[in-house]
Amino acid sequence: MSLQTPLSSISDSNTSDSNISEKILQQPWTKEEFEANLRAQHRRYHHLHPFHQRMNAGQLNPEEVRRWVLNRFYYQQSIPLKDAAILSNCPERDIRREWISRIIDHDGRTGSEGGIEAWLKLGEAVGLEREKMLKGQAVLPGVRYAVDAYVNFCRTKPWIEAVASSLTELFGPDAIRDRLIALEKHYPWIDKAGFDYFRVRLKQAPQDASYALNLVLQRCQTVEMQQRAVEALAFKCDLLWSQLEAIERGETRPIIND
Ligand SMILES: O=C(O)c1cc(C(=O)O)c2c(n1)C(=O)C(=O)c1cc(C(=O)O)[nH]c1-2
Repeated sequence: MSLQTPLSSISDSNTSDSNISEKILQQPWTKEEFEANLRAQHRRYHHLHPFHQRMNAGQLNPEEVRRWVLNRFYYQQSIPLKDAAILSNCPERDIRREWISRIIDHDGRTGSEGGIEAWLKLGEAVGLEREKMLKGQAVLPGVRYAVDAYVNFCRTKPWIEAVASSLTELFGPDAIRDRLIALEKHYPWIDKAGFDYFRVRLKQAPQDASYALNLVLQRCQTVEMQQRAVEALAFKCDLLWSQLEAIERGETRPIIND
């Protein structure tokens, strides 16, 4: 099924009578069509990026693996910030009660240290220093811009659109499963204890994705809202893609000794 009229053609249109009646007449997608349009964004997902494909084929050298882990840490650290932004924009207590668990999944609690700590362990397993990751000075500008755009999106857009942007997690588990197999097979120099992050994510992501999908399907009742949800997901796919573009290219800035 193809996507119906893109949102831009509605919002950019002038206000002639025919355009207005066209807008009024446009029926919302059925739940099934809406879900199919969301899931169709899989074709933009970052599992198709050449850098991930080379990773899965065992073709990355240790420096490239370290560059990926160090830069992706900036994404990992930013996830609780964007989830806190969603919480702060959502006036519904029931939803906040569910959503808050995402922050705890990443930030952890005493005795259950969470995803950020697990990613730091992955960093140590590939030979990165914890302090260097936490300082974040080596994060590439393209990665910083892409990830900050996600946090900013979730701060400034209606909360349901921010929820829709999290739906890349529908596609995440398959990609993470393939990556885990590839890392264990092709990168024997990495201590396997470092891969715990991915194992935990394989349990959390399907639950997160299912909750967010049902919410988006239920709350986006007009065609405009449905289209904005699909656009939010496309935006998120572009951000993940841009992140990998920057990581693949690597450091190109001049060396500044200050
Ligand atoms: O490794 C990946 O490919 C990958 C992708 C994504 C994603 O699709 O956004 C997430 C994660 N990992 C992840 O670990 C994670 O915690 C996560 C949270 C979110 C989100 O948008 O709320 N996406 C992702």
